[in-house]
Amino acid sequence: TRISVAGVPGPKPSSWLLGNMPELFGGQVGEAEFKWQEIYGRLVCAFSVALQEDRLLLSDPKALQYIYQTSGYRFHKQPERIELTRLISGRGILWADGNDHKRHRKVMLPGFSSSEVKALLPLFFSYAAQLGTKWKEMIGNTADQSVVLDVTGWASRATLDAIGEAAFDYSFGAMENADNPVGSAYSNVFMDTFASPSDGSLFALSLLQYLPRCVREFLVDHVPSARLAHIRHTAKVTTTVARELVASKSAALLQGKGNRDIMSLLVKANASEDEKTKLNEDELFSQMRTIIMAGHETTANSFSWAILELARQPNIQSRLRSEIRSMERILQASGSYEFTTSDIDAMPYLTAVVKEVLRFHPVSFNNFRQSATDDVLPLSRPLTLSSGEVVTELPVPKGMKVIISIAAYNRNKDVFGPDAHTFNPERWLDGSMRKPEAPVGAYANLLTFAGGLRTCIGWRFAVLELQAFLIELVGNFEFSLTPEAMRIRREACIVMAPTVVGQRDKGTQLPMRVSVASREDD
Ligand code: HEM
Repeated sequence: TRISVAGVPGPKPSSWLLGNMPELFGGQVGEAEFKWQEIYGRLVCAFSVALQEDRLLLSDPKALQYIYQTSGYRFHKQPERIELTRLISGRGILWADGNDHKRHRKVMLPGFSSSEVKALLPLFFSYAAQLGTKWKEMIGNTADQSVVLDVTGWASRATLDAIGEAAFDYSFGAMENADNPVGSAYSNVFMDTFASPSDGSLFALSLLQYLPRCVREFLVDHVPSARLAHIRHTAKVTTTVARELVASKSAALLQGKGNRDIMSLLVKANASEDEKTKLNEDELFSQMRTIIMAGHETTANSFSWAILELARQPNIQSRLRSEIRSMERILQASGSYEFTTSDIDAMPYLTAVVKEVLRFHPVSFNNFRQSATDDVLPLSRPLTLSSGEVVTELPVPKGMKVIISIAAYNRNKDVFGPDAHTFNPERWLDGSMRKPEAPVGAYANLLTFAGGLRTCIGWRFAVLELQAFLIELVGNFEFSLTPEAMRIRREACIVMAPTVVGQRDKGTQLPMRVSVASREDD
């Protein structure tokens, strides 16, 4: 039987077999969502998928607050999508639902508290500085004292090493060796697996929901598939590294008392006798894989989008650099050379740029959920159904699948203003923004880190790492566009990554011209 929300406005299916899926999943991030929401209603619309089944596309703050927070776990993750999550990071926190999810979260939360994350600031600066040293060497070897380099590739190596040391006190060696096993296993894995899905793979993914879980798992793990080969290899490599790390460190960590670093928390949970906080061995390795993946691809891509926007608007880049340098001078005058989190909090323009990057380019751009029971979604704005009836609540049947568009939520003109589709850090400083009626997000009223019970556990980590990388690298380098960087696509491959139009075979890349920023004006 088809599950339907007949009457909710939305685009006509473009194909009987695939509905609107090719348009939604084949374009750049946000392309279809922004268009549909402009035409059919900015916050809620319906579209169709395989075999004409309805889906809701949501960015309504009240509905999302209900789904993420008020409903508890009544809007769980979709079964076919959960298989992809299992493939990426195993049966860890991103995969688990209900009480299992509570248990995973309880184990990990202490490692991501404000004080734990603040203590990582020197580590973030040290990896950003290592990146800067490499870039200076490359620039020094050129005749015109500038170099074109792939910002995403370099950022990914630096953030991989940073998460290795921060979470596991372990060096993946990515900065020194581009061919290190974990970095190589991750390189372009999301592009190879998820970018530009063929009609066949979209259809196959939709059919997975009709199969029993054991059959779904078997197919995802074993069906011959060129698309899945890379991600299966990545799973093997990262599980092996996780296993080796646990074998070499757990005895010492178990003896350490009171440690709140992530590796100690996980190892202790594995040894725990308490069912409410125990992780079995498979969950332990999955959790480590989740942290490695979520902890580096996301921030590396966010940093890349920041650099692209700063190169597109050199006035914003110069203003940010001026703020960084004047804070450096204040620190030097007081005899200090290291930024603290209070110094960073006292940098309004940096904060505005970071918020705007996270708003405009949310690297995790949509979430997939499904109602476990018949339910009613509250709405922020009245919705006119095709019958002409106007509703302020939307009944949804059991099993209704929704796509939460994080990208569209962050472009809500009611909240961010009429220029929500423009990159403009000024909006965070001039007091022009309104609060959403029902705040959902953990940071700056953005949905970038999702919300409610499943808010990104690493959001403080991500924001601070991004700030440190921008201070160190924008403070010291000037970034300008190359001809390729003028043709960047927001590639939709689970994590939104930059690719160059016409060079998709090269995978994710952000080729930028980089030179040492002059200090003459200081
Ligand atoms: C800009 C960077 C980041 C963005 C945009 C981001 C975004 C998100 C989003 C949207 C979710 C919800 C996913 C879902 O429910 O399906 C999530 C969950 C998660 N993130 Fe992040 N993330 C970022 C950085 C990080 C970092 C640095 C870490 C760890 C060091 C991390 C660890 C996690 C974990 C463990 C979860 C699962 C939380 C749960 O299900 O309870 N993330 N993230």
